[in-house]
Amino acid sequence: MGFGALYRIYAGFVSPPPVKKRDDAIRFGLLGASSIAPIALIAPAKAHSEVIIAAVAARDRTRAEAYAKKHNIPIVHSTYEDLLQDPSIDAIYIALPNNLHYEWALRSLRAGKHVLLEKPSCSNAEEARALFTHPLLKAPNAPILLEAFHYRFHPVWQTFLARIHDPAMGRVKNAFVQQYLPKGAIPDNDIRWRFDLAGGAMIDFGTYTMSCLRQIFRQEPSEVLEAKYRGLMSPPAGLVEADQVDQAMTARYRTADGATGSLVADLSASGGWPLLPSSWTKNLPRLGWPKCEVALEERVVEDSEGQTHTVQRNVVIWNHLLPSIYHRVDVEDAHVIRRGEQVVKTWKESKREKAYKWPVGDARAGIEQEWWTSYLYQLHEFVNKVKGREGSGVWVDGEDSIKQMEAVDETYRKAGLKVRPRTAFEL
Ligand SMILES: NC(=O)C1=CN([C@@H]2O[C@H](COP(=O)(O)OP(=O)(O)OC[C@H]3O[C@@H](n4cnc5c(N)ncnc54)[C@H](OP(=O)(O)O)[C@@H]3O)[C@@H](O)[C@H]2O)C=CC1
Ligand SMILES: O=C1OC[C@@H](O)[C@H](O)[C@H]1O
Repeated sequence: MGFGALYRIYAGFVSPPPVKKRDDAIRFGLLGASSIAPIALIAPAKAHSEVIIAAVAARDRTRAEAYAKKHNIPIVHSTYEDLLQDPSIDAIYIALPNNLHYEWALRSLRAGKHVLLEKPSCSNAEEARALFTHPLLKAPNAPILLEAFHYRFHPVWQTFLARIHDPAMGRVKNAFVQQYLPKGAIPDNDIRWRFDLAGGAMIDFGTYTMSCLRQIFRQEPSEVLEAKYRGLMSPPAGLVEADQVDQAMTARYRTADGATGSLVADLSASGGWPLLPSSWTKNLPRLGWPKCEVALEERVVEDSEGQTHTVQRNVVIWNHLLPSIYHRVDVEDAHVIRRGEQVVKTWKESKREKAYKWPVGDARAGIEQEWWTSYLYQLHEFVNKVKGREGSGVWVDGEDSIKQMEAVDETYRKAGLKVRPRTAFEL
């Protein structure tokens, strides 16, 4: 990793250059003193002239006060509901355990606040349907609700999609998405290991892999061909339905038009070290970039005078999850010229692409910088939507979020695990 990456980490995550705030900036309140908010919203907000992190509420006021002091948040509320009733707050960031997303998103919308809702949007598809089709979202001047699939907003993800959905190329034939967190990264008492909090690898980390596959396919997987999970090795005593919690999930899918795809999402990965025997490394934490690999169908590009020219494209994106640190898109086009059945000539064209910003001349290019994190790109689009501006066109709509949860639920069913339970809250 070079100096460029170090600078992008520093400017994007550690100390974004502060900007002067506008008078009409959107004032955010945070529900919960969560671990992810500093990365996903507090740091990006520093660099956005139209966002102010104005308030936080935690279950324990002392904890909220300490968090507010650390992150320079001016207002502290003693309860989540108090924060929602604060008229000075325009938008709510929900980074609560997954089982609370549905309830607090609805409560926030009822209070007239815009909502940036962490992924997964809900515990299951039933909740997602009830949330994203709720009358509160259909009223005139309804608040904005966004499931925070931040990686989709980064230019490199859009570049990757453009390479695989290139009209000059064949359709998607096969895709593979992998994401590993090294063993030991998630503590034993984490919300991700709690079935009652809608935890588990598939609904947490796996929701990204599923979202990637769905965008690669540009359609829903019509069938889960196989889903296998690895359960918790030694669940801490007292965990409710610990046998329903997946530490890792691998699954295979097929679409209606015959494309296939698979995913691996592992929250506690070990082994798999290159060059060393697996017996040496099987208990060591596994490191590895998140990546998506896509193979397109071979396509005839020219057919004349008894000769056919075909091209078959493979594309890999490295590190779709935290692309501002480092990423790469590898595109390889394999060309073949045939006369009848006979191969006359073959060659390959390869390129490696980066897209920390929108390309020069692209209508989406503007004030963005190379160090912008996917979270900052996402925040810009959220603000654009709230302010009624066109923006980059990247968005995650409610129908998408519902379909996403349906695919997660189906994967759990196929694996023989319970769909995460619906909460009792109604509105
Ligand atoms: N976009 C991204 O990159 C990431 C998204 N996430 C998502 O964000 C959400 C929060 O994750 P993360 O920040 O890692 O989690 P944390 O455990 O750090 O934060 C969760 C917050 O939820 C509150 N909470 C309310 N009820 C409970 C409860 N019963 N048990 C535990 N906490 C409770 C706590 O707030 P209080 O302060 O009030 O006690 C806590 O601060 C998850 O939905 C996760 O999927 C997580 C990591 C990365
Ligand atoms: O980005 C992420 O990385 C780690 C996961 O457990 C987390 O929930 C996810 O959002």
